[in-house]
Amino acid sequence: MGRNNKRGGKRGGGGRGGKPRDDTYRNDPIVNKAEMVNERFFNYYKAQNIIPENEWDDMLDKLRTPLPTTFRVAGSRVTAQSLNASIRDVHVKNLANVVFEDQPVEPPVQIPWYPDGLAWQFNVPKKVVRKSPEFKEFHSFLVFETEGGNISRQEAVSMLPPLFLDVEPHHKVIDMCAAPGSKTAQILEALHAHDTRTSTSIPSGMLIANDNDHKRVHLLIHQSARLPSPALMVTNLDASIYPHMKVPSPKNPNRLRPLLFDRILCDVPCSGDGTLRKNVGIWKTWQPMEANGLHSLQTRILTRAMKMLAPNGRIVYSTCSLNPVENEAVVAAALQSNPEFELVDVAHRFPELIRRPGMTSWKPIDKSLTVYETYEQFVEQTQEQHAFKAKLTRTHFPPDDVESYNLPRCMRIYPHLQDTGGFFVAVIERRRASESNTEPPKDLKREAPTDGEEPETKKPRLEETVVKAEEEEEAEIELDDAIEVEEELKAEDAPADAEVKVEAGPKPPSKQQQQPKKGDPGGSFKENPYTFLKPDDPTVVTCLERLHINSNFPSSNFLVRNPEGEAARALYVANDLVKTVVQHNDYNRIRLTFAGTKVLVKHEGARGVDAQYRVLAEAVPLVLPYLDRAFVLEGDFESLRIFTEGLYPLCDAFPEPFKSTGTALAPGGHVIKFPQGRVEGVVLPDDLYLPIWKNNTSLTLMIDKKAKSALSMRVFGKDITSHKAPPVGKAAAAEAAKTATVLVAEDMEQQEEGGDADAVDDVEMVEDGVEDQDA
Ligand SMILES: C[S@@+](CC[C@H](N)C(=O)[O-])C[C@H]1O[C@@H](n2cnc3c(N)ncnc32)[C@H](O)[C@@H]1O
Repeated sequence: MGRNNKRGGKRGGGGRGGKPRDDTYRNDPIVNKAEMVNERFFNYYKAQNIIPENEWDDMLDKLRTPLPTTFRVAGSRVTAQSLNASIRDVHVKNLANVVFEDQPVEPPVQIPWYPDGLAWQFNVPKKVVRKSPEFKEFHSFLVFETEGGNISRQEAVSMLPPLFLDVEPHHKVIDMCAAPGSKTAQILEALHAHDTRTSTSIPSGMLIANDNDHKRVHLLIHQSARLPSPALMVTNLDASIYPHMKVPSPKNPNRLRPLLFDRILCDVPCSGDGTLRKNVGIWKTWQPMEANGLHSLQTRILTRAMKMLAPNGRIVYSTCSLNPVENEAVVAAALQSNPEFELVDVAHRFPELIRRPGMTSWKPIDKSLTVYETYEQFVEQTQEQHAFKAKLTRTHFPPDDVESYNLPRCMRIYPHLQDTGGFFVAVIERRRASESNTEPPKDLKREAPTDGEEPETKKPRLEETVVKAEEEEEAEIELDDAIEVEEELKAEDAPADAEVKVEAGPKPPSKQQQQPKKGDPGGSFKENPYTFLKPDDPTVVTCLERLHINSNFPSSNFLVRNPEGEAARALYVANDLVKTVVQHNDYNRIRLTFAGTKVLVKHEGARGVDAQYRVLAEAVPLVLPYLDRAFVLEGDFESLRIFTEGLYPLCDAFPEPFKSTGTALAPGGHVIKFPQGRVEGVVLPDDLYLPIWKNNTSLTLMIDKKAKSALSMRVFGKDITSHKAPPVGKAAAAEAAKTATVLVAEDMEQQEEGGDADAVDDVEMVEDGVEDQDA
């Protein structure tokens, strides 16, 4: 269970947040189709009337059938539409006439409700795609493009919460239960939803991805490296008591105020019975106490999110559970204690998405499988049986004033509606001033304490501000914040004036603080400090100059992660907001696991201090708008082929004019452009920018071998990469081998950053892990 195993979902049998589970139906060691029965499950959901009686068999049929394979093209990439076109023109065509087990197979189709046709469904189970020769090429495509960050293999319903979140590049977003990170990736894409060829590649907003499971946080960090973002921070905290991050007040930068979020995703740990189609173990283990036990944690996470929401902000609450105790009951409980919030009617959004309204009546059951109509009945009947062991509280039941919460505005997705998993989504916002006819909540009614920015008498009282216009909402929130800050600091026993003093920067954790405390989210917390380099730091100056990165690049946002705080192996970049947050919060309270993104890396063995760093392949789109284009090399199809085939081809191996360009090139890191085009069956749908390294006599494409294979598949239609060195002279071979070693070392380093070597060693396993854990 969530609270016990720190993962938030049950393990082995089902639940989200646990280890990947076996999802195979063929030769399944745990469950075969005939065993997909569970009387407790049937009786419980029949008693809830979750669907009309005449749909029950359809739903069960679907629940007993493997999920189709689904994936989406990463939306913010310049390549998204061209990759989508290549799926349509190449893969759909290739799969049009495939016969599998004597049956013709329908090729992949676009998921109708997903924007711009960027999500796909292939009605063949993932395991079959992986193992059957008929689908080998398509499977390789999926694996390589996933590794390259161009597609995300994600279950269809799991794509929904970020869509309803409506993230824009300037938003401050927090994903409260984020690991392993498929929705985090979608949110990041939305933050970066601009064309990096023509505008800045750095969004002004930010995303904090949080999870209380240390290991899963590291898996998330690894996954998010596929979409490197200077707007990303990762924390490892309990979402139900998430501390307020502090930022300088816009009115007075010498004072701190809590960071409020425009968008909050609560994709909470849940019992996960909506994932029965892939987590077949749930058939054996399902029992109602799973959901009953998670209800309180889920409610606390949602309630905490409400405290952190900015005016006009939006929360999306989601689970992959069918159980109203984890869904409508949680939403109703949170709305009841926070009446300034309401459910938003999103019925008009994504009209092709078939959904059912949220429920307004349900009947919880306890361990004895007794169905209770009301809380009072439960208390009465269980008084003599140690009721508290049964763990049902009043909020497990529909509230008396259930009609006032608009619960039908919640969305229920059932497997048989459009061949998906089961899912629940609710969109919550603050009531608009004009609609607000409720009493302000108790805590807002209190006199607001002085925050030092203006005299108490001048401050609007909160009751009054509820009905005022938008600019006044800002004031309301500041008062609200002041209350929160005060409460937090009191709780921390801080001196009364501590809240308003801007700290010089984050304090590194003391040894004692690094020790895990009782109740900590797990794992030890031994992160290196985050140190921003000065823009005139000699390494920064040399790098920018040598790599021809112009002065618009935020050179004061370079960040290093080592105890000495010096430029070493890697330079990270954060955007202004992330920098501000990092600098004004302190590691004693906040387990900050990652911030910004790695952009420049030191090329070990490089000659001369002025040629030591190069742009990391993944960071090229980020740096591109700031590169002096006069220094971007231009390649052609033939040179791309030579780069792709060989490990470190000699300059002489390239045809002219690239041969001369390469030979004349100064040793060190460079960026090369391969212009879009089509030659003799070779297709480059978009301009391609890649980093290369020049040794004395050879050139190397600085991308890892999986990315190189993906590139090869995409451009040349097959994997033409070779890992063998060409026959060259001794000295050149030794020199070039150094570069190859660097690439291998970097592959390994990236894996270490992921913190989960097993997961990274096997691409398939990582993906499968993500899919399995995700709804
Ligand atoms: C359903 S999964 C999240 C899936 C994720 N949003 C995605 O799309 O990849 C729920 C997550 O909640 C985390 N979790 C459980 N209890 C938590 C808590 N108290 N605070 C923060 N995260 C928690 C689990 O570790 C798990 O990773």
